[in-house]
Amino acid sequence: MSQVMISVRGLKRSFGKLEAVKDVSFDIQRGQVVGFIGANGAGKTTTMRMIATLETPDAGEVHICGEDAIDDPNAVRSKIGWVPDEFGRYQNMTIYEYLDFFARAFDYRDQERLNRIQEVMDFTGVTDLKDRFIDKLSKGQGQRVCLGRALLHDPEVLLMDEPAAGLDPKARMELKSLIRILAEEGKTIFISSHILSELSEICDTMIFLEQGQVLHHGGAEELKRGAKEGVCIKVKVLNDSKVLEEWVEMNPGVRLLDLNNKGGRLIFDEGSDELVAETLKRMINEGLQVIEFNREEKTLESAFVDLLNQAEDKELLTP
Ligand SMILES: Nc1ncnc2c1ncn2[C@@H]1O[C@H](COP(=O)(O)OP(=O)(O)OP(=O)(O)O)[C@@H](O)[C@H]1O
Repeated sequence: MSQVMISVRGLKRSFGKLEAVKDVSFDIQRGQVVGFIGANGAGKTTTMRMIATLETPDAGEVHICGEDAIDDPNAVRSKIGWVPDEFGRYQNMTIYEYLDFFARAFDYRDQERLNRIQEVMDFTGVTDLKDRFIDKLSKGQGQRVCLGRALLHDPEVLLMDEPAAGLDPKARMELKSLIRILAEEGKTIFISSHILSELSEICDTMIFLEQGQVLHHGGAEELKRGAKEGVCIKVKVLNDSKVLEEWVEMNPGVRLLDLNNKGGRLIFDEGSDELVAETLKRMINEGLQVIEFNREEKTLESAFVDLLNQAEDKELLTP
């Protein structure tokens, strides 16, 4: 049975005149891995800090596993693991001492504490590093220790703010595989990033935030389908490419991008296969000497840019 683990309703937060989070609402079901995507300054960290009980909203509600984050933050804190983008790297403290400190704070005692620390060190792959000082760790090692700390009390919900930022490709792969294992265990994972491709393959669903507002909440494929520019066909012609430009001007519903002396990209506003086939056939029948057609998959990034443009056209985004 589905269960809402994170429920956010009408969340708002301003800093002076700046409305960092304008009116954000969404529900996240148990076991979902959710990508929280947005440009720098879109309001991701502010939203996540409100979910993590670190920031008080000006308006709105947050519930985690049914617990009210504003009325009962302690109940929420026991359900969440918070992985900030940068964690406090105390001096002269080893990884083991760091995890031991937090395990004691979570009231693990005696053998149970030793066992729990060992479990998270093994899981995050830092057992061999346990005597290293945490202020001397690399970005990736530090990130693993931070994840280990967040997992000590076995939270149901994991909130990770830009966990992949600054990691090399290998560390990123390792992080993704840890996230996958946690998701298979049934944890609900909410991860922010400003890099779309970083999250698309591990997330079940994505929430796009722009200027403190949710622009899209759904899967990657849904986003691509919903994008306005349905199909892009790269065309090379033998004629002078000016002929291609003139032909496009006479054909509504098709636009030309990236024109060069060999051709360009045809963008179909409505991208049904029938329309594409009919248009390409007409193009040849009307005298264009086509030497190559190449259908290009819409990338998630360009789908997102379309979404932004559509929102701006509809004036959904307020300045
Ligand atoms: N404590 C604060 N005081 C004043 N302004 C703040 C504060 N925290 C955030 N802001 C502003 O609120 C806006 C949203 O910031 P936030 O950190 O939530 O964005 P973000 O999407 O996480 O960005 P990034 O990807 O760069 O971390 C930004 O314009 C930021 O400068």
